[in-house]
Amino acid sequence: MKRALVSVSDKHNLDKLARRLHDAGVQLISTGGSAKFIEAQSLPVTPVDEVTNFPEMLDGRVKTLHPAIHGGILARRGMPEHVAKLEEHKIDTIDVVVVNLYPFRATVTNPDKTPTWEEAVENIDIGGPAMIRAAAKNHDDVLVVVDPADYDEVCDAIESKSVDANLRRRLAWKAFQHCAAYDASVSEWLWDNAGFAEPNSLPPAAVIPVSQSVPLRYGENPHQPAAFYQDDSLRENAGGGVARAVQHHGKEMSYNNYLDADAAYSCVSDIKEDACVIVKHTNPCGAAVVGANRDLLEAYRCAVRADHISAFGGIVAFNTTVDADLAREIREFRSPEDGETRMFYEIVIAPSYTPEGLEVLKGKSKTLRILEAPPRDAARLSWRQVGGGFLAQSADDVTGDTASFEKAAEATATDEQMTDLRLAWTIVKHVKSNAIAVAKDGRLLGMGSGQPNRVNSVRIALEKAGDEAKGASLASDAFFPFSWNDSVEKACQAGVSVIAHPGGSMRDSDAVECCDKYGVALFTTGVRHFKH
Ligand SMILES: NC(=O)c1ncn([C@@H]2O[C@H](COP(=O)(O)O)[C@@H](O)[C@H]2O)c1NC=O
Repeated sequence: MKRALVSVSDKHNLDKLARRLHDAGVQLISTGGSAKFIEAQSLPVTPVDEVTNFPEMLDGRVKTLHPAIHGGILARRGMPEHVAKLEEHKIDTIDVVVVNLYPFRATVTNPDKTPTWEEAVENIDIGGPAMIRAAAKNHDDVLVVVDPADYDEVCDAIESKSVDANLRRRLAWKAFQHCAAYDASVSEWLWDNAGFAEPNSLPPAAVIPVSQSVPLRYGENPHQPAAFYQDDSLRENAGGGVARAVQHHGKEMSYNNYLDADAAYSCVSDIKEDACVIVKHTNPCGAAVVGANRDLLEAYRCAVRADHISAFGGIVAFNTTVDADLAREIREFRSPEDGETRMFYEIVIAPSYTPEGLEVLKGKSKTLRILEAPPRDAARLSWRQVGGGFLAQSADDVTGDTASFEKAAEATATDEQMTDLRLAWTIVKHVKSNAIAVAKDGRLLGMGSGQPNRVNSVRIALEKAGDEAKGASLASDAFFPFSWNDSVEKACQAGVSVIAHPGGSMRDSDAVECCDKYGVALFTTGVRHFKH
């Protein structure tokens, strides 16, 4: 290892790297800012323009784009013709390339300053990727280092003269990954900002950079290897949710924990009032909001009581701060089943905890995962994998508070019943289809999820609601294909006072007539909430 070219925007740990390379007898060549930094460590460094015999120009757009650099990187040392060509043009080989790129992503996602178009464009690195790609291609002869986290390992290998093919190829892989993620950000930014694409239109092609942030013990089942990958696209930068959660306590997160925590947090984030939602296997089985006669402690209790059997082992989510009183309640609350067994949960997730609240909650059990997550941003593109491809759609951003409810039958609903209907509508959006949610007094009474026929979902939801269904509001994620002696009539017979569905069935009029017969208020939203 004779010569190293160092050109880095992120100067983190550059002092240590430069010193170790120098001490190992490696000559340092460097671009403007990096050279200055190395010089300031009192280390010898050759400016790149002395190698190229050409000044850096065009405001840094051309610094290293020169045959003296790229020839030195790309020449194959084992090929006599390549070696002869270098000699003919008096070019020296470059054996180590240490480059990281202009901070394009940080520039365009800076929350404090939106860059001008020119500022963003000037942060698109050209010379850096060219060198990274050249060095990565010629990895048999050149070490390419793009991540300061690799400096120590690379220096160790150089010092002990143990640079092997494995290290070279691993670094080359990382280098191309680095460039690919970088280009993905640039193209995403152009699509969103260049003005040629319709707002919210779907791009005809996409590259989504992801990085493994958590290795998981296994996937849905123990025989499936798995990992959690964080979405590094620009749109996700401020997206919040479980990927950005801090885990304060408890056992490591599992694959299913991520799915369930995301489901619970998405649902509770959609509720306007302070609320608690409990999820089991991605479906909300309990929910309640804070109201005139109910504080957050009571909302939590109501959410458990909605279906305490399902809540046991579930995920408890809040859209507001968990304080010490609430934490104590979560820690001590006994199962309504026997009044003795303390409720057990996999996860508690909330946007914040008071310091005391966090300490109290930690005392619940060693295993309880306590997550603090920034609120979930619903206005995203969602992707889903199917065999051979991905389905993309804009996220379902309609909730009970934004949907409009058109009166479709004679009976009217009270303000309270309409509030409950809105809550049921928000919750039903998060329940697997066919989905039915029944709510009263600001709490979920029962839900039916994932049944291949709607009437069974209605039956299950009403069964859970029991006698309390009387006067309740019921939401259906999609229209009722049948009403008489079917979903609508069963709801009416159970005493439900208000029903909402999207409408659009051939037999919508049956639903109206049925509700009129029982004096039940019926509303259509024109919006459907299938969740498959
Ligand atoms: N134009 C070039 O020839 C060129 N060569 C290297 N760079 C970049 O310049 C940056 C380092 O600059 P400096 O050493 O001046 O701080 C690195 O991020 C590197 O990727 C270049 N800049 C951008 O394209």
